[in-house]
Parts: sequence; structure tokens; C-alpha cells
Amino acid sequence: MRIVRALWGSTHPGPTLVVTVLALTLGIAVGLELWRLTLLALAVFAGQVSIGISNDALDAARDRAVGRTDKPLARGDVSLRAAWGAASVALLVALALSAPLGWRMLAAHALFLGSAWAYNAGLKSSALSIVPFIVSFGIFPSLATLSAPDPVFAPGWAWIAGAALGSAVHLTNVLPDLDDDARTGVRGLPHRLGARVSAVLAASAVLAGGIAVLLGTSGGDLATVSIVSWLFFAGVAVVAGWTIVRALVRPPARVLFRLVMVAALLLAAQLVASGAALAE
Ligand SMILES: CC(C)=CCC/C(C)=C/CC/C(C)=C/COP(=O)(O)OP(=O)(O)O
Repeated sequence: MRIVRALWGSTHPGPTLVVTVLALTLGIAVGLELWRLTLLALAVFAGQVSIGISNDALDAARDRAVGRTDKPLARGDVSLRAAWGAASVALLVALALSAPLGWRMLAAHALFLGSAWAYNAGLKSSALSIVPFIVSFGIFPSLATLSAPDPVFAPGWAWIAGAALGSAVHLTNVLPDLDDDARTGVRGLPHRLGARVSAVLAASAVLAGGIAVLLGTSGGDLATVSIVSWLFFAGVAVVAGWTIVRALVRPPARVLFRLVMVAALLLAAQLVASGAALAE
């Protein structure tokens, strides 16, 4: 039980659940039948487990060096061997569950996972650290549309919204860890840009993503945008705008991280609210 709890704690439970729920809601929005929806959600969940645990396994020595007590592997609650075993099994399960949904979905999910594992394996410490987030989250809406009986890639605006969401997640996820990372030599793009520029870029990306959804779903005719989509977009615009102003006029603080996360969640909700347009 202790091992299972430690492994679960190493999956990055928050992002694992959020990404799984996002896949599920996009699947519902594009009208997948129950068995397809179930496979999609379980495959994405297993993939997230593999990404999260392998990330902590690769970071264990660094996390121990800076005394990260929030990391079960750094605390020694579970062995590295068990972690690698769990991450490998989860990866295989993710691919095996994707296969019945068709080879296109399998290939897209393999790209999503390969890009995320490449981040864990070293890209996180380079100036290209944002690329896996652009690639993985860019293709993410297509995991739902490619799971349909008539598989299609999601439209361009959904790729833009996904990539914007991924960029914002990366640029802000590392903000609270900037000092620890500097001590252990992790220098990704946000470390090079600094907290203020990263927060402004993240909020701008979310805003651009919101505009892409608004224009994309309506084909440029804003009169056809539903009231729900407008409300989510208004939320995105207000929170992102506030974040940008706050980052520019006051010293960077943890509140920026929370603000960008709220704006990113509103963008995800806007994307899901416009989900029916994904399958058109
Ligand atoms: C990479 C990628 C495209 C993932 C897509 C899905 C996603 C958001 C997974 C969350 C787990 C993760 C790799 C967090 C970043 O770790 P970190 O090492 O930067 O930070 P940490 O200190 O929280 O582990």
C-alpha cells in the first residue's frame, strides 16, 4: 500500500488527473461512444502515469540534493527500480489501450508520449524545454477526434489552443522551482527568460489561444459564437490581462503562477465548450 501511495505521489497526481479529465471531456464533446471514451480516458491516464513517474525517477538524485520533501522517490519511500518498472508498464498499457482506437490515434498518442519523455530525458534543461509542451499539447485535441469511427485531425485552431495551453503550463509550472533548479543546473527556457518574462509570455499565450478558439469555432463570424464560449473567453481575457499588468508593474511573485493557471483552466473550459466544432 505504501509503495502504491508513493508511486501515485510520483505521477504528478494534479496534472495527471487534469489531463485525463480534459481528454474525457473532449471525447464527450466530439460525441465518442462509451467504449471509445473509456479507452481514450484510460489510455491518456496510463500515459500520464508513465510521464509523471519517469520524470520523478530521472530527477530523484537532483530532488534529493535540494531536499524536495514533496517527492516520494527523493524521500526514498519507493525504490527507483519499482518506479522504472511502473513507468514502463504504464507506457505499454497506454499504447496497448490506444491501439483499438485505430493506428492514427496510436501514432498521435505515441508522439504525445515520446515528446513528453524527451522532455524528462533532457530537453527540460535546454533552451528548447518548451518544445515538448507545444508538440504534446498541440496534438492533444486530436487524440479525441482521432478516436472517432471516422478519424480526423483536430482543426488548426485547436492545435493553436492546445499549444498555447501547453506553453503556459510549462512557463508557469517551473516558476515556484526556479531557485531549486538553479542550484541543480536545470536551465530550461523559463529559467533563461526569468520569472517576469515567463509569466507575461504565458499569459499572452493563453490569450492568443482564447482568440484562436473564438475565431476558429466561428469561422471568423463572431455573431455565431455561443454565449458560453464568450463567457469563458471573457474570463480568459480578464485573468490573462490582469496577469500581464501585475507582472509588469510589481515584482514577480507566486500569485502570477496561480493567475496563469486560472487563465489556462478557463481556456481549457472554452476549448471544451467549443468541442462540438472540433469534429466538424
Ligand atoms: C512534458 C510534457 C509535454 C508533459 C505533458 C503532460 C504533463 C503536464 C505532465 C506533468 C508531469 C511533468 C512532466 C511535469 C514537469 O516536470 P518538471 O520536472 O519540470 O517539474 P517537477 O519539479 O514538478 O517534477
